[in-house]
Amino acid sequence: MKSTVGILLAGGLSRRFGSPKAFAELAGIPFYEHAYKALTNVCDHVVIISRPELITRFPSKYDVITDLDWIAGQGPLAGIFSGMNHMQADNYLVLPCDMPFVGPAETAKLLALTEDSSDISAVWNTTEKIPLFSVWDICVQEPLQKELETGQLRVMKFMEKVTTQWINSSEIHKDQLVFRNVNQPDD
Ligand SMILES: Nc1nc2c(ncn2[C@@H]2O[C@H](COP(=O)(O)OP(=O)(O)OP(=O)(O)O)[C@@H](O)[C@H]2O)c(=O)[nH]1
Repeated sequence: MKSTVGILLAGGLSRRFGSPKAFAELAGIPFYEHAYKALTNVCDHVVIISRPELITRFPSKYDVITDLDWIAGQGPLAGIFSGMNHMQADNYLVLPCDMPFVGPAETAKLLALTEDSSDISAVWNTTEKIPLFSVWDICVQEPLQKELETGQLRVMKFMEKVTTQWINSSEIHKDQLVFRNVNQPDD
């Protein structure tokens, strides 16, 4: 049985949203808690990767870290690599804090659909690719480090360089609204 660590991305600046998205609420529950719940059922451990000024806002029961110094604040790839570096696992289930409608059933489905032969398995729907709701095999840690060392920070560009499996979102949930990404307060 493979070990899976959940990487909860919560280190963005939330410029478009106007306040840290991790602590925005849906049905009275902070976004990060929705994401944590979606990950914790299917992962052996979950790590939250956030910003230095935010980490004290998370309850102490959570494992909260910041990006590694040399890539701090450099985007989601930096957060994913920092999470991989924090804890060894066979693969990593990545979920951003701004997809609060994704629940445990969806993360379980994504893991079940992940092919062993792929380096990254991510979700797409008819209008867009959703690279951050994805499973990353430990084998990408080294190429990802090299990528970050060159200053290449774009997630999609990295995904094109490795073997990426694209899973149709309708195989995970029929309602596309589940995959909504909250960027603005009125999203
Ligand atoms: N750990 C970490 N996470 C990040 C970083 N940048 C973005 N994220 C996370 O990646 C996900 C997608 O981020 P975006 O929506 O593209 O960026 P954002 O900073 O949250 O929002 P904007 O400032 O409006 O672009 C969110 O869960 C962010 O919290 C970073 O530098 N480090």
